[in-house]
Amino acid sequence: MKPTSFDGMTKAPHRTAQLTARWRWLSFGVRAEDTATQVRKIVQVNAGVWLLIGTVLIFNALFWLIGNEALIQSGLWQWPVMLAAPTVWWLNARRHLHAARWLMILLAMVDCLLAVAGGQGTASTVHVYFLLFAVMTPTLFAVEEWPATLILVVTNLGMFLALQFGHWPAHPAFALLDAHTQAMMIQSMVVSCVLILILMTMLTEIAAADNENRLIRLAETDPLTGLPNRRQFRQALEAEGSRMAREGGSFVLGVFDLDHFKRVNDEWGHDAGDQALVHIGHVVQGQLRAYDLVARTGGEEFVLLLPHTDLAEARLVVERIRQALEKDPFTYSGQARVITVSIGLALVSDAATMDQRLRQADEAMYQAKHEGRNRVCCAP
Ligand SMILES: Nc1nc2c(ncn2[C@@H]2O[C@H](COP(=O)(O)OP(=O)(O)OP(=O)(O)O)[C@@H](O)[C@H]2O)c(=O)[nH]1
Repeated sequence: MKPTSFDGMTKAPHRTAQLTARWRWLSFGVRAEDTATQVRKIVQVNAGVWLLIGTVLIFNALFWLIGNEALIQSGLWQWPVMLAAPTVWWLNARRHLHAARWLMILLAMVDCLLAVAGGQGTASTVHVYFLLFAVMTPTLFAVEEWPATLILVVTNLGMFLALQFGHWPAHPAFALLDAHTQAMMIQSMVVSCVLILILMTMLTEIAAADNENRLIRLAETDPLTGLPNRRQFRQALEAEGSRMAREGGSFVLGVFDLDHFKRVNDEWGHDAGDQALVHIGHVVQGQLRAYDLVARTGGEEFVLLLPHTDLAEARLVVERIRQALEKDPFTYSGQARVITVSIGLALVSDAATMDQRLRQADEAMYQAKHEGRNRVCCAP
């Protein structure tokens, strides 16, 4: 079996930067301090504007192709709303999020009414869009904004029912359309509503998955170094243990601790100490194979998980780490200082003894400290 790769799980990219990269055209107004739900709703409202503009443009093109006066007129009546729609982006960008949501829905409703009044009447069933708006409203507003949701859902349902049962006559030119084109118009209204609903649902799902991944990353990452934390290390250890129980072989656990780290803090300050920890994490990670794991489990204590490895191979890996640290001094405010580490290793060949071997790797690390630091010791 291919070893698990931990690559890519060790960085904690800034959330807004991540979002902006993915939703460049949908993230107007998103800020780093927003909650996951807020971000999703802002993105949805921004996407709603794109859909409104896109739908009006596509239908206008279709109406001109068909060349019917009633349809062309109803399409033209929608232009002012389409041109006003970017105001929603502007409101979001100015952080008037509540107003932006309201405007988005109201513009969509006015747009639909204009399509009805501008020539289609209820003959094309364009008023089915009011059902779509009723369904979408609860996803745009936060739970605590339920009065707005209630008002808009009831209004949109009411509009649909009123038009469905009240009937609004179409422009006389609509009757000139042959039966086939009239049927196509009705179908295209329903299909476009369903497509928009699918797109909005997918967007919601993608945003929810992004949020979930971000929360998992936060829960499993050390905020200072961006390395996996104790929780992720435990999960990887359990996974490696059960793999070994199934397939045999062995793996190696390592524990390492910075030498005389207190001096860095005392002489250069705590901030320098923090930067030193980041530096060490970076250098160590640069020496590991894709499927090895380094985690920060305590203040200045790190652990290594080296899958599919025996002690001889592990010694080579950690010796490489030790030498890399010697060659790459930590620099702070123009001063350089070599920071070394003491490393303890323990071979695990029986999954049942994993925790005991981890303790023994820790003891081996203390032995390395007692023997003079900047060295590797192996548990018997
Ligand atoms: N800057 C910073 N310092 C930390 C952090 N966690 C632990 N420390 C410091 O790490 C130092 C550990 O000191 P000691 O336990 O005496 O160990 P040491 O000086 O590294 O000496 P040996 O381990 O015996 O080589 C203390 O000064 C802690 O304040 C952290 O997150 N940031």
